[in-house]
Amino acid sequence: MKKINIAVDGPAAAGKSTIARLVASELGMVYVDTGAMYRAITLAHLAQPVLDFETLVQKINLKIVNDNGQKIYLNDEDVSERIRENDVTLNVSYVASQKAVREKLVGIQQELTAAKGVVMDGRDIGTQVIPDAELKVYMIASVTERAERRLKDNQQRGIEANFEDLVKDIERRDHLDMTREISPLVKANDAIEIDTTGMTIEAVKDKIIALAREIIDK
Ligand SMILES: Nc1ncnc2c1ncn2[C@@H]1O[C@H](COP(=O)(O)OP(=O)(O)O)[C@@H](O)[C@H]1O
Ligand SMILES: Nc1ccn([C@@H]2O[C@H](COP(=O)(O)OP(=O)(O)O)[C@@H](O)[C@H]2O)c(=O)n1
Repeated sequence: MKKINIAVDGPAAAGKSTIARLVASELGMVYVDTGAMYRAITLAHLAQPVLDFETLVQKINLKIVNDNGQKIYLNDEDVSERIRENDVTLNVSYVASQKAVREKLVGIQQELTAAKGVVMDGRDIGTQVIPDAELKVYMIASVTERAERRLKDNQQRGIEANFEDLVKDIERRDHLDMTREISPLVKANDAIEIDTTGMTIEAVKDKIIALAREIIDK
């Protein structure tokens, strides 16, 4: 069986992590959520805002444990839940636009994908991190559907949220991510776009599994 990498990119709350985790589990691959890494560095920045980003990324210790899902540790503390809170979400696109931050994380992500067998989701995976990925998916959905999905997510996590603020945050973050200077969010030329608006999780997962199997079984 051929060993492949799958890159999943797209705007905020399109369902990338949910689908990438399920696809990895079904295909016996490793799942990596790169957004969590940018969120963890944002948390470190909020704790020490005076540090320049180059110093900050040298000082911190980031550990990712992948085991059907992902846990992320910042200086040995499990921050997997903490990084979903609003203060991190509000600042993450700014932190992710910093050169020192991107260089550090893209390096880690390329090490993780070097041996293949990884489903990785983010914003620049198909364009920068694994441009030679065997399968690239660009996942989108309407802003209102994405805000509704994130509202449910946040309610389940006990994070305060309302629909209007979520629409605004998603639009603001998408704009920042798509217009930043370094590695902006853009669909790779060879990515397959899937509009998940109105689709069930199962249907999106099955579609990607079918695309992956075509490549694996070739
Ligand atoms: N068709 C669908 N595809 C993906 N996620 C969906 C779908 N329908 C509902 N959801 C829900 O939407 C949310 C998407 O969040 P997430 O996977 O974190 O998105 P992203 O990683 O793109 O930010 C999850 O709570 C998921 O259960
Ligand atoms: N590969 C990546 C992944 C995330 N990011 C940044 O990290 C932020 C959070 O990513 P995420 O995947 O957790 O975002 P959600 O859509 O899940 O809220 C994004 O808005 C981007 O600013 C990035 O720049 N590059």
